[in-house]
Amino acid sequence: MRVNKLSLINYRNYAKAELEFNKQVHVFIGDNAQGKTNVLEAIYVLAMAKSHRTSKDKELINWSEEYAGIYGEAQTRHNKLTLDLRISAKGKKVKLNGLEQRRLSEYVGALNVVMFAPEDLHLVKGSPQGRRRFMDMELGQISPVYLHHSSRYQKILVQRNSLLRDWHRKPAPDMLDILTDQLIDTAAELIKRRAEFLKKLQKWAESIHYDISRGTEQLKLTYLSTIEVSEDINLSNLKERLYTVYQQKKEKEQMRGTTLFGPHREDIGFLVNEKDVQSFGSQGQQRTTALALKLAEIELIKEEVGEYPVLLLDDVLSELDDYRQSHLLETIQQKVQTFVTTTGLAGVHQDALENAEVFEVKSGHIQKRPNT
Ligand SMILES: Nc1ncnc2c1ncn2[C@@H]1O[C@H](COP(=O)(O)OP(=O)(O)OP(=O)(O)O)[C@@H](O)[C@H]1O
Repeated sequence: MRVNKLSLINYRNYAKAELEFNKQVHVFIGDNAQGKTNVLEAIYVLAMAKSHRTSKDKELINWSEEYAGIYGEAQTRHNKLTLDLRISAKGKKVKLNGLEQRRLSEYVGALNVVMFAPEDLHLVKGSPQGRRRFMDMELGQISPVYLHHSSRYQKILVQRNSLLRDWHRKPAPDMLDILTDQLIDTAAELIKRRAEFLKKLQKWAESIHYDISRGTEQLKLTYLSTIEVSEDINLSNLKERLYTVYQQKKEKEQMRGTTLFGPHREDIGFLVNEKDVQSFGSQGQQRTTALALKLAEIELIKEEVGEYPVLLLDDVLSELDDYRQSHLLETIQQKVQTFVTTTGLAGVHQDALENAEVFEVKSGHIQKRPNT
């Protein structure tokens, strides 16, 4: 997959930008706060209809304007795609090949991207919320069904939480039973898909981590669920187990006034050589794990959709040592269209720049560097 053209209107600090991409690697270079991440974010938003760094779409609109637009032309192995996204105070509108899509689940997934940003280096040690977001975003782009269940789960959760919040004043046991049943149905779908996703990701991540650690470390990913998720993941077993949990913990939830169990509280566990990396891993091991996860994600998307996604590397190259950079570059060589941001070329592996197109970014203006 590749992005051939990108146009921005009123996007963050860009009044207008029109870019064409002709190479495999594109480097955006500039000082801090000039708009480098904003371009990568725009490509991410174009693909995912969501930013990787804010949940408030309004922030993407230039401060002095009423709306923002991102337009892109992409090429998959079968088709040419046009993607068009507009954000205003009224919300978001998306068009795929000129046709407006009423559901985001029909839009997301047409263009696949993987973003690797500095905050991903904290994926292992950071909050469980970050790891749930990682699963949700990645699964969302390879499975429209997951996206559907995920938004349904959120809606039911909001209703259930509001019921529990008012429990002392206004208990409603029948309504709670109805919402619990609905929650269980979608929760089981999410748990099943997340556990399967991690199993597949594990296959890639384990061998990549093994290579990066020069054969000394074995990485294992586990889905830390509210309930036991056995080897063969069966939907009706999951529902039964969830039912038991909600029955047993009913009073606790009523007392606390919120939903205490379910996919919104679950997590990923990382073991290296059987030891928990979150608690015992060195910073280097956590970096290797984060890199292995991202590279595994690229391979998993290839396996699921049949071609490599577009890779967005936001200021991470200089965060990785030479050996880890080489590993990353080996993976992307010739096969993954890559967009990189950096404040300077020092610390960036020479191989990354070979055959790369370099763009200079200054105060919301982008200029292609001649002879690249
Ligand atoms: N909605 C917005 N409207 C106008 N300008 C914005 C908006 N949001 C962010 N900016 C501006 O965008 C700039 C930040 O851009 P960006 O995050 O892309 O920086 P960067 O070039 O990647 O820098 P760094 O190397 O520090 O990460 C800042 O000057 C900020 O004021």
